[in-house]
Amino acid sequence: MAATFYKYQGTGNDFVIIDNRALFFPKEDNELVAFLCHRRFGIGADGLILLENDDSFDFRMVYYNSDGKEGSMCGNGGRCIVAFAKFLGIIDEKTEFIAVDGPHFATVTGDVVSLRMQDVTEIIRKPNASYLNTGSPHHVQVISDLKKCNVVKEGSKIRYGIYGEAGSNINFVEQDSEDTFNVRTYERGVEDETLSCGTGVTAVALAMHHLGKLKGNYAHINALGGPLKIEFEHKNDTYSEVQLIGEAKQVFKGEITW
Ligand SMILES: N[C@@H](CCC[C@H](N)C(=O)O)C(=O)O
Repeated sequence: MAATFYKYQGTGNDFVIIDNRALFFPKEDNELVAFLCHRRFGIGADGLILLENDDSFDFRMVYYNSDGKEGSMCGNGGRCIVAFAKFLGIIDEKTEFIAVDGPHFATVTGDVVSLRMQDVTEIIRKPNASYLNTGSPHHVQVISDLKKCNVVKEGSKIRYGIYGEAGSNINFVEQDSEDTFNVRTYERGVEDETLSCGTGVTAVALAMHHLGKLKGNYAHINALGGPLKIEFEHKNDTYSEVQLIGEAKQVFKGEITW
């Protein structure tokens, strides 16, 4: 079988994206997905995304982590598939699509995609950390020397030690200024540090607001792969109108056989 694929990246979180509107892709084949994402034997990516038709929305996003298993919501992947839908001519500047965690509204301006994330109604305080779900589960831990942090070692210890097999994504954060935070993330399903995690930086912004470290209703986040901005509203213990904003770019197109 041969398929055309596209490679996209959003602040260095990279994805193989396939137009599966003709439903040709063998979706249950987790080994194939892991092979396509493999950085030595395959194309190489943090995840694989299928774009499919949907009766009620502009399109459907189906997301797999690089381990080959279907994942929970991917914020950077969501921004990338919106850019891909625009490239295919399915959408113009605005879209509403459906993903595993429900509908998402998004806008595209040049290379910048602004993606509306799910409302967050619960943030759990843990010793030295917060836990919340922004479409994917996230542990947010404030630390003082982010550069020196061994994210893979410490992240996997928390991911398996506290959250067990179901796991969580683990974010380490250091405040840079009043509204700016530096973030590094250990991603579940990749089981490694990635250059950026969209649902993760969203979780960081909301957790920092919840802890009183962020006073306003927006945050600039420096991920290893580049800058992102999070905007939100906060009323009656609910975070709503949450926007994840940043660049999403097509890197190349190719054909792969298996
Ligand atoms: N890179 C993603 C997060 C993807 C989901 C995650 N790895 C999981 O299934 O737990 C993002 O940008 O949000």
